[in-house]
Amino acid sequence: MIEIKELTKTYGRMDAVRDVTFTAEPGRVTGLLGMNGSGKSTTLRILLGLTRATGGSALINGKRYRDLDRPLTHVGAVLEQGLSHPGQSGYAHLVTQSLLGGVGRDRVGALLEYVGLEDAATKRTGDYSLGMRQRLAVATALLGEPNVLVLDEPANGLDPPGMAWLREMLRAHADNGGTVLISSHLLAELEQVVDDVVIIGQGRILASAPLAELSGTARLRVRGSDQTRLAEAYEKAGATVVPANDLLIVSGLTPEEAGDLALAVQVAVYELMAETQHLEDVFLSVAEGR
Ligand SMILES: Nc1ncnc2c1ncn2[C@@H]1O[C@H](COP(=O)(O)OP(=O)(O)OP(=O)(O)O)[C@@H](O)[C@H]1O
Repeated sequence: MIEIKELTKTYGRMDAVRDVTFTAEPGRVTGLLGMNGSGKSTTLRILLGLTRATGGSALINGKRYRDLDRPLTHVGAVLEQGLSHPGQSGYAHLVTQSLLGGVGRDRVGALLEYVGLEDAATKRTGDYSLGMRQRLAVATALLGEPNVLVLDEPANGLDPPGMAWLREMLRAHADNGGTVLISSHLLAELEQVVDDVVIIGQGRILASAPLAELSGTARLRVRGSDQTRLAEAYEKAGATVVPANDLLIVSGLTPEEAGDLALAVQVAVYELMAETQHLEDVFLSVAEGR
């Protein structure tokens, strides 16, 4: 569980983040979205004890990072810059990190396999591609079997199979009861994995809600055998109906309600489409609306 409360960080007279409050719950993947310079990295760096807050709190499993006993067993982090020594092999890097973190090195082999680096285990990390470095960073984050994962732009440099692998890994972690907080500007990618969305702009929270709630079913497009009868039935049920060519644009009904009402007035439905908003649209409308 991650709890960020009234977090503020000022640099001189500039607010990098101001009164940021949100939680990332166990069993869910929470996406932190924001444009460049909106305060995502600052929030994550404070959470991970790398930057000191000016005010407020950022807690992992109820504690500040620096108060955690063996932090690697609570939280694993993937930050923007990889932190491996270029002359070290992936295997040596993971062994070093497990020793530094006070966690057993017995998982190193299995983790290299899990992230798909078993064939590159003895290769210098300096010769790794960006995607391989990201995979190594994920393996490092998982060393202490933490229940909380924090990832800052982890999809950078990953190819499509790498992205799919990352999504599956994050989903599995959350489905096993873990907490995942991931920042990204790759909205289409994020949309496929997040349950909850936190949108940050100029250091302030602009929106925070489950993805399903934010993207909601905005409108339905319906075509039936008798549009007039259908429109009357929908309006009687409290919906707003606007005819557009051979379609009815309907707001205020679920697809199930629209189908059931059509059945009740004996109108055959030829087309019924729910228009959901993509995360990108949600993000733009929230970011521009303030
Ligand atoms: N050490 C620092 N000194 C001064 N200003 C800083 C420092 N770190 C961050 N900032 C400023 O704080 C604001 C938020 O930066 P932050 O890196 O958190 O944004 P971000 O959302 O992570 O951006 P990006 O997507 O580009 O990584 C920016 O205006 C940035 O210039």
